[in-house]
Amino acid sequence: MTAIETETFLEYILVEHRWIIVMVALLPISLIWKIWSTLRNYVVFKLNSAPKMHIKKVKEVQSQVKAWLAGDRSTRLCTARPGWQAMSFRQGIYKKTFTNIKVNLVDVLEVDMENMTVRCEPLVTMGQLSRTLEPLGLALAVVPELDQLTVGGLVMGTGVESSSHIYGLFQHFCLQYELVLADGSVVTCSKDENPDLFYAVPWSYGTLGFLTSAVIKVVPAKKYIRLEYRPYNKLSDLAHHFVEESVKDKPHQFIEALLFTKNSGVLMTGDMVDKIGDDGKFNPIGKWYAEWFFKQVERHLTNNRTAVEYVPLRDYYHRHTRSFFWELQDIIPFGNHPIFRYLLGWLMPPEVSLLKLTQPEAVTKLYDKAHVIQDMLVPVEHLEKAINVFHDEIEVYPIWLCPFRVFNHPGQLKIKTKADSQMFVDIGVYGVPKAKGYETVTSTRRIEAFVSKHDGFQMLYADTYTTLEEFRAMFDHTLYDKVRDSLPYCKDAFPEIYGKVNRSVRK
Ligand SMILES: Cc1cc2nc3c(=O)[nH]c(=O)nc-3n(C[C@H](O)[C@H](O)[C@H](O)COP(=O)(O)OP(=O)(O)OC[C@H]3O[C@@H](n4cnc5c(N)ncnc54)[C@H](O)[C@@H]3O)c2cc1C
Ligand SMILES: NC(=O)C1=CN([C@@H]2O[C@H](COP(=O)(O)OP(=O)(O)OC[C@H]3O[C@@H](n4cnc5c(N)ncnc54)[C@H](OP(=O)(O)O)[C@@H]3O)[C@@H](O)[C@H]2O)C=CC1
Ligand SMILES: CC(C)=CCC[C@@H](C)[C@H]1CC[C@H]2C3=C(CC[C@]12C)[C@@]1(C)CC[C@H](O)C[C@@H]1CC3
Repeated sequence: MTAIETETFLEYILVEHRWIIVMVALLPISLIWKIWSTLRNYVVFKLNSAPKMHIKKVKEVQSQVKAWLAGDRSTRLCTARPGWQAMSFRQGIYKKTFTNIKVNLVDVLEVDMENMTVRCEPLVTMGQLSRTLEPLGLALAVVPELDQLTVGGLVMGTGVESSSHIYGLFQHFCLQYELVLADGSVVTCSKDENPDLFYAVPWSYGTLGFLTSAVIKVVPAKKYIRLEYRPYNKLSDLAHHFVEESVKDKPHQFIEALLFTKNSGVLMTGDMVDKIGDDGKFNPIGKWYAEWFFKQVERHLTNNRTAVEYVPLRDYYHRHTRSFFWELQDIIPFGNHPIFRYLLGWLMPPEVSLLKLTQPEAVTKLYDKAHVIQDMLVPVEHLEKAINVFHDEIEVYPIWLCPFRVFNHPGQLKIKTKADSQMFVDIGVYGVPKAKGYETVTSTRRIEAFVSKHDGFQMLYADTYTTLEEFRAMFDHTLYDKVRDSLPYCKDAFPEIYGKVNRSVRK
């Protein structure tokens, strides 16, 4: 075999049989990583050192910013969290050229049972938080999937899940932020204190300052979710019931839908309950041997009748984590096979960060060419039209549908109504496009134009192909620009949002 033939062969194995690397190396390393981080969190809590250490850790962030301030300020600032650890497919190229500020704040600081809030440092993950809150009978108002999403990333970006039709996006139930600004000062902001900064932080992608803690609203939690599955075989029927359920006066606590073809899908509505009723069976969907959730949902479509199940609370919150929605089937095609699940299911899923770290160039190229990872947010009345456009342009199934409320707050998400909120739907498209004529840039740009024209938004963890002008038309920069103008050194320290999320600064 020549060197070229060996390289081609290796590339073929890495692309077509990535599961070999994942099983032999990534799953065992992921397990070690999980054990280490669980032990570390446990020790920190037992020593009760986290709250006391917070002020010292914030001072360390301040002193790094002040050191930059005292220098020639020829570079800009970003967090030192490596791109491969972040929960998006891409990595920021700017991490290599900007001054990296270490914001290693990983702890849950305080659970305030009286005011129903939790104060967290930015690297606290959703998995860690739901584990901490559950024994107290509490939960975040919205728990964004996946487990490894961080408070910092969700505050600076956004978070959405199946209770967002009631509570809104992650920013809507955050009550206070503590930030280190570009002049090295520490400020707190809330709707009453520094409100401009408070409303400009969400969707700012770390371009106003470094988040060091956030106070987040929690809600009472019960042990189970009573989950009702309703299959539909006509898009207009599904869309009609989806909208009806989302906007009604007393909605179910959780709503989502999965579309399996353009005309068929399952609408799921859920409510917290303390006891398992006799109208459905108990289904611990988070157990290592359980079938992947989206596959279970698909069965309700095949059965074609309404069904009820009782699901443990945390299993529900993290229902799409074990299969990364349906993305893991491309990496481990037999991952949902009963033999695999019973023997090795407990090792799943591999860490997203390790998958990113070990991703071969050939896989990146393949994903660039023929893989979509996008969440488009459109006013819910355009749902049916949007699905038709997505079908024509991309044709990827399943599609995730999640209703959410955007409150009429100042900031980057401006809604076109005088009412105090507007209902949107997140259309999540993850997979290999089957539409004829699909071409990554032109097809995505057409979808982006559709979303913008219909007063929608694009989630920025995904690839955006908009120009700066188009981006500024999608997101209202009025308050954001005002805040950047008013904060000392802010424009020297941080680029605009577009400067951190556009396709050319990510690889
Ligand atoms: C700051 C804080 C204050 C709390 N106050 C109370 C209280 O007043 N009364 C009460 O009854 N319970 C309180 N709890 C929750 C209670 O301690 C939980 O039952 C606890 O997390 C379970 O501990 P465990 O020994 O079973 O560990 P595990 O069950 O292994 O821990 C649960 C998980 O919680 C996370 N976790 C726990 N502590 C921390 C931490 N300090 N930093 C980061 N992650 C962490 C970790 O991810 C860990 O894996 C509090 C928890 C925290 C974090
Ligand atoms: N269910 C959901 O809602 C899902 C949401 N997502 C998206 O994933 C992203 C979150 O992923 P995650 O890995 O947690 O975050 P990332 O590390 O991807 O961070 C996202 C952005 O927030 C900035 N940021 C993070 N922490 C801080 C901080 N302490 N101070 C200042 N800026 C900060 C980062 O800045 P920098 O570049 O300087 O590091 C980056 O620009 C969000 O964009 C979210 O919308 C993804 C999947 C599901
Ligand atoms: C619910 C919302 C709003 C978004 C869900 C997005 C996820 C489906 C993606 C977020 C990060 C993505 C990554 C991958 C698949 C899709 C996501 C989980 C990979 C695992 C795909 C394979 C690559 O080699 C690594 C990717 C890491 C990020």
